[in-house]
Amino acid sequence: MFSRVLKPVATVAVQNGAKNFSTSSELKMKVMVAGASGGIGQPLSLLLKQNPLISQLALYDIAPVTPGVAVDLSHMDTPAKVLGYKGPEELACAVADSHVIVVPAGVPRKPGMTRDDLFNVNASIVRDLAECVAKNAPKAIMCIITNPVNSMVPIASEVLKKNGVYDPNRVLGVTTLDVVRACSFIGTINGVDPRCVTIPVIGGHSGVTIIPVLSQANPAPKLTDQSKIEALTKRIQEAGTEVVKAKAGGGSATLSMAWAGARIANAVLRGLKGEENVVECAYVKSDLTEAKYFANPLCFGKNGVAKNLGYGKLNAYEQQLLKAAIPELKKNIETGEKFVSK
Ligand SMILES: NC(=O)c1ccc[n+]([C@@H]2O[C@H](COP(=O)([O-])OP(=O)(O)OC[C@H]3O[C@@H](n4cnc5c(N)ncnc54)[C@H](O)[C@@H]3O)[C@@H](O)[C@H]2O)c1
Ligand SMILES: O=C(O)C[C@H](O)C(=O)O
Repeated sequence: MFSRVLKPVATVAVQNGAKNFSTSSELKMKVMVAGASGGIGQPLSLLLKQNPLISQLALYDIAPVTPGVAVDLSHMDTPAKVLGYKGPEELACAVADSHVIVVPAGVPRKPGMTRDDLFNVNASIVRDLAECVAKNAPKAIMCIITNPVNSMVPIASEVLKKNGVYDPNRVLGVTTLDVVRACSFIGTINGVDPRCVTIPVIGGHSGVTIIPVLSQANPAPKLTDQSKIEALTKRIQEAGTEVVKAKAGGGSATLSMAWAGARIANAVLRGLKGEENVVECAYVKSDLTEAKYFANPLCFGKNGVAKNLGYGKLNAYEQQLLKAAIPELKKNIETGEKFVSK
């Protein structure tokens, strides 16, 4: 059910309404990475440069090394054309005509910090990027990696709303790493290739808001008792902190996040291209629960999210997890919305 990175390219042409989109039989897609010189940005760009669906890769960052990162990647013998853009004066050109904008711009955690501790620095970064997207690529699909994701998606959404260009099907919070981790851990437990594992991870992207729906995992994890299910759930919820601790002050997950970012970008691109039944989890505007934004499986299409697939049946333990997640999600969402309205 879940899509994988670098699945064969569909050849259906699409016209999705943004200016300067190709009308030829082969849609040429531009992907922009905001924060391209960072710990996530560089390996993510390396993976995207290998994606045959991408004809142009725009690398944007405030870091001086950015033009160099672009030159370096441009020497790879794959078709995507790579261009580097450095600093706010070049942001509009980087953004213009993008089909997909992936955002890992912002500061990561250090040991002892929560994702919410990043809010003060990262909120204005995401707000300013969304402002530029609203003006220069209003039809682009934004995939927001920057933490805290639960609050950053409402910020970008409110900015797009203020500019009169908000489409809830085009703003995603990237929760793919939670799915990737769940598949990896279940693969190890069951002694199977993790690429064969599917599982929805729903809710949001921090602590108790991360809800791996283990009862819907395929194959089911080979765990004998409830305490082991609960321990696996905790491990998935706290996997980001596991990496932050292991890196001991050197940042948070970057390589696995780049892998996960390339996977969600590929799903979005395949949908834009006209491929059907492309499913991934992401955090989007939602009316499934009391929280205004919620992550669960989505089907991607020519205009971003084509269908919200809901979260199916939860067992009693998972319902308890959902109950604990909702107040935290609501609080995170309100924090994001207030930041834009003040
Ligand atoms: N959603 C997830 O699952 C997930 C996973 C891992 C990390 N993250 C988050 O991703 C973010 C980036 O993490 P990282 O490890 O790559 O950090 P990093 O510090 O290595 O890289 C961040 C990059 O953003 C750039 N940047 C800062 N301000 C910018 C701006 N205004 N415009 C453009 N670029 C800007 C920096 O110059 C830097 O190159 C963090 O907020 C982190 O918490 C999210
Ligand atoms: O844990 C973090 O701060 C980074 C990211 O959200 C993760 O889950 O790895």
